[in-house]
Amino acid sequence: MDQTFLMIKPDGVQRGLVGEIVARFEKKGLKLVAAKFESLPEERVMEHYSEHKDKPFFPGLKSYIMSGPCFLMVWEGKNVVSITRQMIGATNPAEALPGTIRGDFALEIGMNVIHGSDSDETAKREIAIHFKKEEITSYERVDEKYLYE
Ligand SMILES: Nc1ncnc2c1ncn2[C@@H]1O[C@@H]2COP(=O)(O)O[C@H]2[C@H]1O
Repeated sequence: MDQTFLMIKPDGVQRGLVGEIVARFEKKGLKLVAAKFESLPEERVMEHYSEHKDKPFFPGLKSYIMSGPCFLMVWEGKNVVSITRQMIGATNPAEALPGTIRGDFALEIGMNVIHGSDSDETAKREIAIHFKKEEITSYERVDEKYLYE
């Protein structure tokens, strides 16, 4: 089954949004298969955001991500990457539609509450950066027979 990496950033944690955000994905029918609450070490932030390391906003992004604990998750479900990206909304909250997480809970690009992998390939890479294989569970949700045809 498809998997993705989602991370509630320090602003989402500090603003008490973890439960609300997790509830949205759970109610959609997606399955939480790993989760941990963690202050990210610098080397992991560098690895995760390596494609942005030369961008002008990188120093600000790095200090924001390291400013407090994050809530890291692996979610599973059919088409989970595209579904969660739609539910999260545009990277810039000013462009995110109402009903999306960033559209409902954020104002500025530098404080956009949550990260979600943008492709299956990125998801595999990001899951491997943040989780050991044994931290990811495998189980059936009882409602799966009413979620999948
Ligand atoms: N122009 C920008 N200014 C500040 N932060 C940015 C900018 N563009 C992207 N980002 C941040 O870089 C992150 C890269 O992926 P995320 O989905 O985690 O969310 C993005 C934003 O938090």
